[in-house]
Amino acid sequence: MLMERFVIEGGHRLSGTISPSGNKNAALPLLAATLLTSERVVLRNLPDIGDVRIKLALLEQLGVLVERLDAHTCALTTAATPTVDPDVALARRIRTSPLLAGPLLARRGSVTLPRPGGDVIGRRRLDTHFHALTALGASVEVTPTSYILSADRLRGADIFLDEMSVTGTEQAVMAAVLAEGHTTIGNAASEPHVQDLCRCLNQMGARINGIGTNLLEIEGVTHLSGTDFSIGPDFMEVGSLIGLAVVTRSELRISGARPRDHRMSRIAFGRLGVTWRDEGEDIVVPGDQELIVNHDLHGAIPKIDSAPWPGFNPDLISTALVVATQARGTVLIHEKMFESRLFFADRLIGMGAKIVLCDPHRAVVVGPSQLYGEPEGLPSPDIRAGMALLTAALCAKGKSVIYNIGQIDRGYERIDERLAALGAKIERV
Ligand SMILES: CC(=O)N[C@H]1[C@@H](OP(=O)(O)OP(=O)(O)OC[C@H]2O[C@@H](n3ccc(=O)[nH]c3=O)[C@H](O)[C@@H]2O)O[C@H](CO)[C@@H](O)[C@@H]1O
Ligand SMILES: C=C(OP(=O)(O)O)C(=O)O
Repeated sequence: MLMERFVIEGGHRLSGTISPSGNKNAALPLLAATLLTSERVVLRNLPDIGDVRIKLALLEQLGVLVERLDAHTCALTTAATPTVDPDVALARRIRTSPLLAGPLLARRGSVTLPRPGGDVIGRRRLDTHFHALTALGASVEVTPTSYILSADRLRGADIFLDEMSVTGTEQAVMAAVLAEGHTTIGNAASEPHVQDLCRCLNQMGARINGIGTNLLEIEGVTHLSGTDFSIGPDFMEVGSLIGLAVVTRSELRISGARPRDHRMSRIAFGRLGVTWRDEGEDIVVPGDQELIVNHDLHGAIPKIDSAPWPGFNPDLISTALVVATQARGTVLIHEKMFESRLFFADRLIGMGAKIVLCDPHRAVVVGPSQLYGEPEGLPSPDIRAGMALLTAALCAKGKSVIYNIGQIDRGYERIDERLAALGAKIERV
């Protein structure tokens, strides 16, 4: 079967208004959280993307009644306790399948899960998840291909995570809300998606304090109810769109972008001379920005580096790398968290960018460079690098082909149609 590709004619400006989808990384744990109650949970603003479809299929296979109320709203009811384990083939396709562990342990006391999939962007440890579950009373057997978990009952505990893992924190929270007694989660991640999960759980009757901080206090309850929850905008998509606007010199309004989520992105992109203005809940990126790298004091080379929230999100590093190719000056891009995320720099170098990939974590970019299209084809290695290559292709002179676009579709909803509506020359073939 011939896989779909994007064919892009670069060098055209875009204009208009675009709304970000709901946050993928909130939707995926929230779908798992619906297993924590036998009542009906309505999730709104669900992005209609590959990963969400796989997660919904996994839930249906577990016996969850999934009602699709509209393209972005689902009602989920897990009336009876699931009797089967998650399907291995489906669970292997996404990063967040291990998040079924906490809820299934709470609900049925045991679960076996395969090693998950997700982006291949470096080693993706799950140790934090299992340290937390063990602290709450679960026993975990790790085999070369699976995790076998069981717990007679979960008991609250004082947990200090070994790193601020996003999904590790979500796992600990979902296991703790129904555990007996009090749980403290120190060194917790606090990204907007972690906050959304906690807020939704509180709407369901959980008692989580410290949302948005690195110290979560949870008082276990015996029962969670149904609820109706709307997922927040995807700040990673908003960051990608900001990058896309500036490198195509386009004025774009990103509506409902929730500017308060972009304070660190403003600092990081600001080092490349990027600006935007906030208008209520919208972000307006002006056209024709002159991108000049802002030196550190004494003319030192500035850096853009990733860190757990509220640091600069690693999912935006790929976009920052492309934007840096268009800014006058020298900058260091330092992806501190994942070790394979910068390898797509080779493709940008092939398109004309001046980048020295110093090691798997660091790239020095000297800009600006005229980028040229790559008609022979650019493979999309992961969600964000795929979107970054698409961004580079829209900025470049001439035609580019991007293949393996299932990666992009995993995280960005109908991105071709939505960008074409803004004037981008992009076709799915
Ligand atoms: C489904 C989902 O939500 N996926 C996101 C989630 O993945 P995920 O939850 O898998 O990522 P983690 O937060 O566990 O860790 C990401 C990487 O950063 C490293 N690390 C993490 C914390 C820390 O304090 N120091 C450190 O170096 C880890 O070792 C790992 O290599 O969070 C990542 C980090 O924001 C994002 O890129 C992913 O898009
Ligand atoms: C790494 C990402 O996704 P996942 O964790 O689902 O692989 C991402 O969203 O950039």
